[in-house]
Amino acid sequence: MPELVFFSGTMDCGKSTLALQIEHNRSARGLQGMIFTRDDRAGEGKLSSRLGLVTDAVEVADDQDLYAYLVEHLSQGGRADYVIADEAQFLAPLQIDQLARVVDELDIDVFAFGITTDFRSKLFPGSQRLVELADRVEVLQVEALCWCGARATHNARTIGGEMVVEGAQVVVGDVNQAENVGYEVLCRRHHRRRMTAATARAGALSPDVLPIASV
Ligand SMILES: Nc1ncnc2c1ncn2[C@@H]1O[C@H](COP(=O)(O)OP(=O)(O)O)[C@@H](O)[C@H]1O
Ligand SMILES: Cc1cn([C@H]2C[C@H](O)[C@@H](COP(=O)(O)O)O2)c(=O)[nH]c1=O
Repeated sequence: MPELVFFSGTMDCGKSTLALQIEHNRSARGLQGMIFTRDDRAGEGKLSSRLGLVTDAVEVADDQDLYAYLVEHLSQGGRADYVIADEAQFLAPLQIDQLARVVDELDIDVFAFGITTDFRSKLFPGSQRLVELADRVEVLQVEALCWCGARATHNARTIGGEMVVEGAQVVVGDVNQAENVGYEVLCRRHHRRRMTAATARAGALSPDVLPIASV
């Protein structure tokens, strides 16, 4: 039975790597996939992983109908044995409905990959719709870690290492970007306390918290 599967997690937990592995294993067996993405850091029409692998993909536009695109592709003699949608948090809810329709009416598996919540720990509309519609939501096995060693469950946006809680929902970027706008994955406790690795380090070094030697 074909399925709509949502592989979700924080940033930097291996979602795109898994998407590329699924693509590799299936194409190695002669299957042909349709790969969608949107706003990948590597540029337009790319699905890339931090491990260095990259593949071409269809860049999804704002009001593109993904079901109609697949139907058109198939009716022109193209093949699509499965669909991969990376950066699925950036898709519109309607486009997630179209992916569900691909599963139900075209009998094609759809594997969607994306972060669930934004830097304010609010659901992306596309991810919300995926949680509502997916046959399965899978959490990735490899844990991304907070600086404290706990499992990272939240995404923080940082400027110069300082966490910010206001701004546009979508700002394409990467982890380990200390100087400019960047991202850092944190456990809930440290996300709530707005404590990034840099602020924790600064706190530890602050004279206020150093033991005072008695004279
Ligand atoms: N130099 C490295 N050596 C080994 N693994 C790495 C290296 N750089 C990144 N990774 C792995 O790649 C993961 C990020 O993969 P990626 O697919 O880009 O994540 P996502 O799509 O979830 O943001 C990291 O969690 C880590 O496990
Ligand atoms: C938290 C958060 C992230 N983004 C952007 C930053 C990246 O371009 C992608 C996530 O990509 P990854 O492959 O999962 O690392 O999303 C954003 O626009 N807004 C946010 O709040």
